[in-house]
Amino acid sequence: MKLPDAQQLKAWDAYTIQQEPVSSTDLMERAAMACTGWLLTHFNNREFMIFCGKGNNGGDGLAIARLLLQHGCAVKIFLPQTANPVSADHAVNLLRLREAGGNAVEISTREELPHITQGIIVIDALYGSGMNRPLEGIVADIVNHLNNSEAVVVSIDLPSGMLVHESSVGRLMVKAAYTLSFQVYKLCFMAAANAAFFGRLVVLDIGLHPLFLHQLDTVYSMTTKEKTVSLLKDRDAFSHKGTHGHALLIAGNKGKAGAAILAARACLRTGAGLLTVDAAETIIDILQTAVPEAMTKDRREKAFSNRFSAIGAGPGMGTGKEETDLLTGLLNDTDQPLILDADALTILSVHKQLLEQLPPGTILTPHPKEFDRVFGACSHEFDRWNRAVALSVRYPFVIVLKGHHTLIAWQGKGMFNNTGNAGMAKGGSGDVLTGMLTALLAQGYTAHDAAILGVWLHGLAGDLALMQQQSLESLLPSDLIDSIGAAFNSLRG
Ligand SMILES: NC(=O)C1=CN([C@@H]2O[C@H](COP(=O)(O)OP(=O)(O)OC[C@H]3O[C@@H](n4cnc5c(N)ncnc54)[C@H](OP(=O)(O)O)[C@@H]3O)[C@@H](O)[C@H]2O)[C@@H](O)CC1
Ligand SMILES: Nc1ncnc2c1ncn2[C@@H]1O[C@H](COP(=O)(O)OP(=O)(O)O)[C@@H](O)[C@H]1O
Ligand SMILES: [K+]
Repeated sequence: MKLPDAQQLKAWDAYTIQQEPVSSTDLMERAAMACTGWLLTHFNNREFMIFCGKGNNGGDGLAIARLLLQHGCAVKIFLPQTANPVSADHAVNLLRLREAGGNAVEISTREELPHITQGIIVIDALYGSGMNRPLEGIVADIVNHLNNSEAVVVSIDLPSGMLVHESSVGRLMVKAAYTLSFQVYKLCFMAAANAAFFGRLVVLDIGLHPLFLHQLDTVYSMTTKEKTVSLLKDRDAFSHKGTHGHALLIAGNKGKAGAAILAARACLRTGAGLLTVDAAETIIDILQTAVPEAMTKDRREKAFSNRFSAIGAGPGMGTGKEETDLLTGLLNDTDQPLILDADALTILSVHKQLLEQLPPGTILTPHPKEFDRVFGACSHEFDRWNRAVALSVRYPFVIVLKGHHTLIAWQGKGMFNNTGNAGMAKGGSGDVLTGMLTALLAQGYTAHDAAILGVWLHGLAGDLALMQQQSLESLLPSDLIDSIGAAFNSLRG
């Protein structure tokens, strides 16, 4: 699913109006009906206060106010007096509201701000995707007033003050409990820094023309289940272990045997035919006991063969001289599909010249701190995403920037993942991902396909483990591994 920016959203609106065809007022009515339906389902018999700006977001608010009144709800409507002009559809809906018996109160000073009692549902229809400068004056006063109240705030399309496609860090914006956004996800909803402001996100279908999105070129998109299913390969009934690749994991050191075990088990559960783990001598026995299906190689044996179909390096590997030499040697000698995670990324951050040696299609799986260590400090998430996408043009590798919505950057495009949950915020979840990605590469998936599919399956395994028996608190990375099978089955099912 593509993530359009503010201009593209406006163009989509115009395209729908022209191609469907539908009048802009009717399109606004559709949006308002979708919001009203949601509000009536979730907050029936409650009192509403609606704050409407002068643009089309305010127009939505006025239409919602009329529809709620027609359903017999108690609704108070407020119009902050600002210098910007009234949009045509705002004007139409103000008239319709008045004809329906609604009374909109103009407010221009702080003294006129209404008292917000507990239990009231506040609807924020001040600004949406047309917001183009910091909030000030009476609108800023309203937003502060709402944020200081205990009311449940529902924002229409976007929390007022939030930018669609840029960082809103440091800006004044509405703190919503719910955001009812139209048609598609937007980039701002991928940002952790915005999460406390948009609250629970609901995307409502308002029937914008699908062809526009189909033809649109966007830098950012979101992975869908359909996309992921289309990547999944069948497992040949006549296959044997050699058919599914021989994976090598360079993982585990003293005190970090667990990282190697998690990665190894995840790798095998994701379908690799054979697995060898290169580990520090001190943990070899532990590994052999914990993962009997895997073969091991003592790290002191320097020689590497080219028999591996894919190599994943980093989980609990260590960052000493031995590991640095090993990684440097590997990059000199191999052009096998490669994944670098954790300690391998730390080594990369110290020896940045190695970046130039990564074979095309290498997958890097940094979390934000690791990303900044390798590629320089970023001031906010949008900066980091844009940098990851720019780097994916400069270098032939795939960057898997981990987070709630993990970003997969490849050849100038960024795709956000949409599975996974906060139960996965626990040491070891990333090791599981590395094992899974290594297995997919070993089975012949391209780096980009492996990243999309692996990250989706990893998050889905987390979601399924939650549904089966775990909670956000109790979920363990090992539970992810136990649910990999269910995740594959759910994709195929
Ligand atoms: N497909 C769709 O997208 C659909 C969209 N729909 C709805 O339309 C909304 C977008 O409407 P919109 O373009 O009228 O923009 P909106 O956010 O209401 O306000 C912009 C106005 O405010 C002004 N202004 C801006 N910033 C300001 C500030 N800080 N402080 C003060 N003023 C400020 C700016 O004025 P100017 O820059 O000219 O001074 C402009 O007049 C969208 O979010 C959704 O709710 C649905 O109805 C149907 C389908
Ligand atoms: N709140 C969350 N929502 C979804 N996924 C998450 C969340 N927190 C962590 N994850 C996932 O868990 C993994 C954590 O990776 P990482 O930080 O490298 O952990 P570790 O190095 O301890 O194994 C990533 O794949 C990340 O996307
Ligand atoms: K809004």
